[in-house]
Amino acid sequence: MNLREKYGIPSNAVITIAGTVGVGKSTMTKALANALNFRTSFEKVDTNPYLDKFYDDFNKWSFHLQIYFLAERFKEQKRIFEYGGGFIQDRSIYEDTGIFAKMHYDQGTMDPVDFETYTNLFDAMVMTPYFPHPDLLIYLEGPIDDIIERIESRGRPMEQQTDKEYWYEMHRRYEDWIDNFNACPVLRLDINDYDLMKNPQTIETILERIGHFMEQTSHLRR
Ligand SMILES: Nc1ncnc2c1ncn2[C@@H]1O[C@H](COP(=O)(O)OP(=O)(O)O)[C@@H](O)[C@H]1O
Ligand SMILES: Nc1ncnc2c1ncn2[C@H]1C[C@H](O)[C@@H](COP(=O)(O)O)O1
Repeated sequence: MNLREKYGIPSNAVITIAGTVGVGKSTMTKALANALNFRTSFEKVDTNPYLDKFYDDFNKWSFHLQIYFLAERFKEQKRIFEYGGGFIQDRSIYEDTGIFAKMHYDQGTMDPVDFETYTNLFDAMVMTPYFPHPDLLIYLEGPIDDIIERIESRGRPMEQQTDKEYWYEMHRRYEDWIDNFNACPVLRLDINDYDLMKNPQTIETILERIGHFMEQTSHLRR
């Protein structure tokens, strides 16, 4: 029996990993996909044509970047649907609007008209009965100072050069956002309770929690 069967995780499950920049989403996505033999859907950072420019000048590039991310994530959503599930997704589409676009709008680095245009587009594409929500959102959380250390050591210059207050503000917003999130069931994992780098076999403890949680919430799914 494989690990997916052992922990009763459906072969067509779609699990999305959410959490602030640097918290460990990509690492978790790879580990879970590997353990479950699922496909992955990653955010492509290296080929994003706006990300560097955005970190250089938020005002100028906020709208372009959000439209780009929305298009990319929507294409990924279509791919996941076409395969019939069995995916681990690195970051949810909900964070684009609930965290990033809103934060830049509130801080004055996204024009109000652009924000409204973006929000209308997002709602028309995503907040409809036709949009398939994930079966589970795994929310990774932890102390912001530990997360900033991870951002520093990962070494993307655009992020290293960003004022730390940006990461503090984002972290605060994530805490409020997840407390009010209800588009699908949420399993919260504290990054101090597992260490996939030092101890890769802890993935099994996480699979056990996922299986148990999915069984308990099966009545809420599509
Ligand atoms: N358990 C861990 N302990 C220490 N470092 C970690 C751990 N998990 C991830 N990292 C490191 O933290 C950095 C950010 O992780 P990553 O998975 O890229 O985060 P995200 O996708 O959320 O931005 C990477 O350099 C990664 O190797
Ligand atoms: N919607 C977004 N708006 C602005 N910036 C974003 C958005 N989604 C992702 N990002 C940035 C944040 C990071 O610099 C990279 C990759 O995110 P990560 O959390 O490391 O996977 O893209």
